[in-house]
Amino acid sequence: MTETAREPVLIFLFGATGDLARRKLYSALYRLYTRDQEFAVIGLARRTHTDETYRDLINDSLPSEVGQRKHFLERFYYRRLDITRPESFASLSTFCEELDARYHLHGNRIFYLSLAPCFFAEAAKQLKKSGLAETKGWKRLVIEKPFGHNKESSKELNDSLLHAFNENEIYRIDHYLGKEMVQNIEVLRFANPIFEAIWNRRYISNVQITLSETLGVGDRANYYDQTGALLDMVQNHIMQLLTLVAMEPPVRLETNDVRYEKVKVLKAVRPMNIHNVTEQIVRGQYSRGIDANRERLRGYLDENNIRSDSETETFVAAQFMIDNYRWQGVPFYIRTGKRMSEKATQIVIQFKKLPKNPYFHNVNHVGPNLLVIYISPDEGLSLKLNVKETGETGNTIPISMKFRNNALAMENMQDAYERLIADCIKGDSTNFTRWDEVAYSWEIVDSIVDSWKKRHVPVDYYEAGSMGPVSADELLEKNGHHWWPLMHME
Ligand SMILES: NC(=O)C1=CN([C@@H]2O[C@H](COP(=O)(O)OP(=O)(O)OC[C@H]3O[C@@H](n4cnc5c(N)ncnc54)[C@H](OP(=O)(O)O)[C@@H]3O)[C@@H](O)[C@H]2O)C=CC1
Ligand SMILES: O=C1O[C@H](COP(=O)(O)O)[C@@H](O)[C@H](O)[C@H]1O
Repeated sequence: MTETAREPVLIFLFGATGDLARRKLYSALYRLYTRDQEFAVIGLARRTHTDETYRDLINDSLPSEVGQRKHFLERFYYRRLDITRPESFASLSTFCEELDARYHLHGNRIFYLSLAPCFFAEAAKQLKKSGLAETKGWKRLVIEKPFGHNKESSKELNDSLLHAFNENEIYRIDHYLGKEMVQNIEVLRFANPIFEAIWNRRYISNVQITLSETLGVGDRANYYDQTGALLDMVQNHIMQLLTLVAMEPPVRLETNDVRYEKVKVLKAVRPMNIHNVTEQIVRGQYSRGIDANRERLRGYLDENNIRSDSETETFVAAQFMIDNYRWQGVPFYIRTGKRMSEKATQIVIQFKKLPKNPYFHNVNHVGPNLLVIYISPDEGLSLKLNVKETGETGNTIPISMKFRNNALAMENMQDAYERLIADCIKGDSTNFTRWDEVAYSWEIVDSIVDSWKKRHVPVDYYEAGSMGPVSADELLEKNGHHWWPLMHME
């Protein structure tokens, strides 16, 4: 990962009026602008906008405290474009050359596809056909998730992208890889000899990865009901977190060395089959419930635009096993869901217990050491240890050693999308997923989907505002484990 300069660039933002652009991308671009990144943006979508009304839309999506808006907004231009109408691409050539010259962008281009996945292949095809992907500078394609809906479709998509872009020009974005504490996992593991030595089956009992959300499907019902939690969160974000926790140290911190190690983990994840799928995976769907403020919450089937007989899972809990020397016998438990009691992303590494030691008076109080990686909303680490209670009780008490990332200078904090767009501008694709990572993680997920279909696995209901169905607890209890309650830095 060599640090290279961030050159000026023209960004073609497909899906400029969409939810992701408004909620995440404009504020990420604003922060890049405040860090002296030179760019201009052509926003593209079907609905009618002038440059002015488009800038109003961007302005409305920026947080209220943002200053210096005028000069920032002036870099944004809007053009109507319908992916299904190739002629709309042709008219962009002259305009982008004009912007190249006006802002001295050297022909560098990023094509950011913030579009429904059904348009990815066609967009890439039209970029090539129209000549927009031919440029005197560099070109990069940022492609949102989901990348296909199974291995076969993802391969077809990948093949079609490769007609217009080389693998090293394709940036498959997974915004979790841009999160500060996700990027910290490698450093924590490989820069600390104490962890390096014990990060294996001899000392680790189990790993628990939780990505819980309080939101329901919101206005993404059409997408979500066809997708479900397994494809929406497990195939990408959770598999990426699992690989970072489990991978071997890369030989160098070069892009392909890191990706190579991640692929090895994915290859070693034991696939599911009709025999183990019900033992190792739980699918859930939220029913009515109440939130933390005792407000009533709708069930999934009562949500707008959801089929009343939908069997789509809004929750998944699973036990993955990694068949390599380091991790043999260590369960990696994962869970993710909508409408859970709390929004949190955290990883708990539970270390093995000591053998019984009569030397301690109160041996029952000796809990396992836990390393907690807080990814969001808290950012930090805690290490739970056992110490002697002050005084003469002879008791052992748990304490927590903490590092809180949020406490560091806020002006240095970057958001995931900002960090990843900056990486893309620098040409650093380490924190984007390579094609073989995507393919292997689809293999794992395909094995689950196929087994669910063959066994007709129904959803287990959980109350909205809870931490998932009872079956998710039973999944761990079978192994003598339990989910650690979500922890907080306070
Ligand atoms: N929203 C989120 O939180 C996240 C989204 N993503 C991914 O980001 C991508 C975008 O998602 P999101 O913003 O939510 O989707 P939206 O449906 O909100 O936005 C889609 C955008 O595409 C445009 N569009 C639709 N049809 C066409 C067409 N035929 N030609 C050109 N433009 C078109 C729409 O504008 P118009 O109607 O004017 O054409 C709109 O700007 C998806 O791949 C999604 O999976 C990933 C992570 C999180
Ligand atoms: O990719 C997605 O992620 C979000 C959750 O992201 P986070 O950064 O807020 O944790 C999820 O809501 C969405 O369904 C999914 O598509």
